[in-house]
Amino acid sequence: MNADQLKQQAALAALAHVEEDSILGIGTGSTVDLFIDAMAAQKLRIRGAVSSSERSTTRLRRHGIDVLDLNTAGELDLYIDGADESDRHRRLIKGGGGALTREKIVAAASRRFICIADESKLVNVLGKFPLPVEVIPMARSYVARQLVALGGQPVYREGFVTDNGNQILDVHGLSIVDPVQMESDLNQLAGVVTVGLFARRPADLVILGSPSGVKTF
Ligand SMILES: O=C[C@H](O)[C@H](O)[C@H](O)COP(=O)(O)O
Repeated sequence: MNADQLKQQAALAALAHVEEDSILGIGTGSTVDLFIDAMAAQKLRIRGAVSSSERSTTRLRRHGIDVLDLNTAGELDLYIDGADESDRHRRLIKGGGGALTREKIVAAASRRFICIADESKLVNVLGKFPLPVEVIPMARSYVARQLVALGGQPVYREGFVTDNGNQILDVHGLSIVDPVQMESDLNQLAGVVTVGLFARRPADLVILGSPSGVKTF
């Protein structure tokens, strides 16, 4: 099975958790794209979705799914999103597609967070995937120096601008043994908008597609 088939497997398994007439939070990425398409194909009736990116908004609308403003939607029933890495405690690295800030907001505003991915995303220690950090543009070099002092090697994601008009530093070389502490520490740096670590609010359930079937934890 190829990676897309494994992602598809996880996306389909997540559909079973969607309740009729609920309001969903929708993440971003290739796995979420498959989830949106599967939800539309199965004609699941939901009240609407709060989207974490322009990319997902376009896809939801193309399927005729109502995209709601988080300010009026209130607390969301369920958030579905992919990840770049997950450890066994369901702590995640996200932001490979640059949507981390809105993803973190929508995850925080949701009662339940289900992460869908293929099994290659499961790691023992987070940090092999470069950690995305969204920064206010004028703070980029300052934040980069602080990240070096903390032992990372930040790389500017050149030519990329987030949906919020900010920039991304991808931090290589981190072995994130205490993700909760690192998320707090990096959040404190002036100029950091969002750190792509989802450890203080981990997923409630991770669904992984694998050649031997779906794995959940
Ligand atoms: O900013 C992007 C998101 O955090 C994605 O959830 C993450 O990059 C995983 O994407 P994919 O499902 O394409 O592997």
